[in-house]
Amino acid sequence: MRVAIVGATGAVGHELMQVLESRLKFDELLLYASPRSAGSRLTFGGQELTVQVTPEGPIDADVILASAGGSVSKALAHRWIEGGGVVIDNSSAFRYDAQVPLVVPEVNGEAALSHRGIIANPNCTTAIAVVAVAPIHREYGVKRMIVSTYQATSGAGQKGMDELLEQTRVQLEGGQATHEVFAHPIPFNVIPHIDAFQDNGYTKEEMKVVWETHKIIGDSSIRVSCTAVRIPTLRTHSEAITLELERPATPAQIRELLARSAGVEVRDDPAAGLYPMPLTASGKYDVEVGRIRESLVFDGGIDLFVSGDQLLKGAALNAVQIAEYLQEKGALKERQRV
Ligand SMILES: NC(=O)C1=CN([C@@H]2O[C@H](COP(=O)(O)OP(=O)(O)OC[C@H]3O[C@@H](n4cnc5c(N)ncnc54)[C@H](OP(=O)(O)O)[C@@H]3O)[C@@H](O)[C@H]2O)C=CC1
Ligand SMILES: N[C@@H](CC(=O)OP(=O)(O)O)C(=O)O
Repeated sequence: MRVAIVGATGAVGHELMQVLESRLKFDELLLYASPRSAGSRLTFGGQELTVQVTPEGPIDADVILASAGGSVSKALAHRWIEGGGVVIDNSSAFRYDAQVPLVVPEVNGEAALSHRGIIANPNCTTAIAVVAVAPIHREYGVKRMIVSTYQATSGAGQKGMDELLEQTRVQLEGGQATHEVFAHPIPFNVIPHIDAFQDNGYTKEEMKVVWETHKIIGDSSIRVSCTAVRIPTLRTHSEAITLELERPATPAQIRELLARSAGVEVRDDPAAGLYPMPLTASGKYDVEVGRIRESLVFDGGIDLFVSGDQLLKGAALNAVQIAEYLQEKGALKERQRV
């Protein structure tokens, strides 16, 4: 099996290489990025591989993991799969296309089997939330879901992390922090503005949580509201989530349910200082869930806090898990080499 990464030099591309190395069984890896990275060398499995310019035609790979942004995927993904491969796309280009499955394997893996060459990987904030919320929905029925996020700068890619580090240095040396990637200076600040504002006053990032939760869980009757906030950390998104349930649940029942749910690590012993944090969740495959408690607003409802590495579960890991799922189910097509 051949695997290709488009966007190999980016923040998600870097993580894709790490995850591939630790998980998927395959024979050969092709790396692509923009013309400015062509010829650069990246190490994979102890070998140096050369980054090539992203093709505008078929890619000779069974699985094409795309993380070069929505405009690149939109323009080229259909061409890449002319070689018979499947694109697993990290961008938002195809997520709302009814013909394209939007997949978190722990929640709706089987949806991947109905693909027509393109499978969408969800928004990172949504992927992390649904790993914890979907099992609760299956058992107790989620009626309403209120989410407040604490999103790391790497959500805006490598340049987001660079801006945090550089502008923090500027500010600590007595200068005035500036901003290009974020709407305001990010050091020592929090910014309730991720992606563009929509007509309803929510941002696009917030609306993605609504749209994508509905599509992945397969239930658009869940009322979802999100406030998405950028914070000055490097990686891992955290979310405070309040759930109103159809059938009341106790915190103990939720703790027990999540302890046996795939992709979740229950980290919930506040007295011992144990709860989800970017510090402990970064680099982890599982989403940490804790601060599980009875809601003071919704009778029988639940409050919880999650931290999930968005470069992993929100992007690279989830994409590789989809590829693994297709491989396990024998759902990768026999392909002519192009
Ligand atoms: N960061 C995150 O937390 C998440 C990101 N995503 C999505 O993944 C995608 C990539 O994000 P991220 O890795 O953070 O971004 P980065 O900016 O860190 O990396 C972008 C990558 O795309 C490549 N690229 C840019 N323009 C082109 C082009 N015209 N042709 C070919 N390759 C190109 C870059 O190559 P070069 O180095 O040569 O410029 C680089 O490899 C985006 O769609 C993003 O929305 C999804 C979930 C989470
Ligand atoms: N928007 C997210 C990261 C991201 O790239 O999301 P999406 O794949 O939905 O564009 C963030 O900034 O934290």
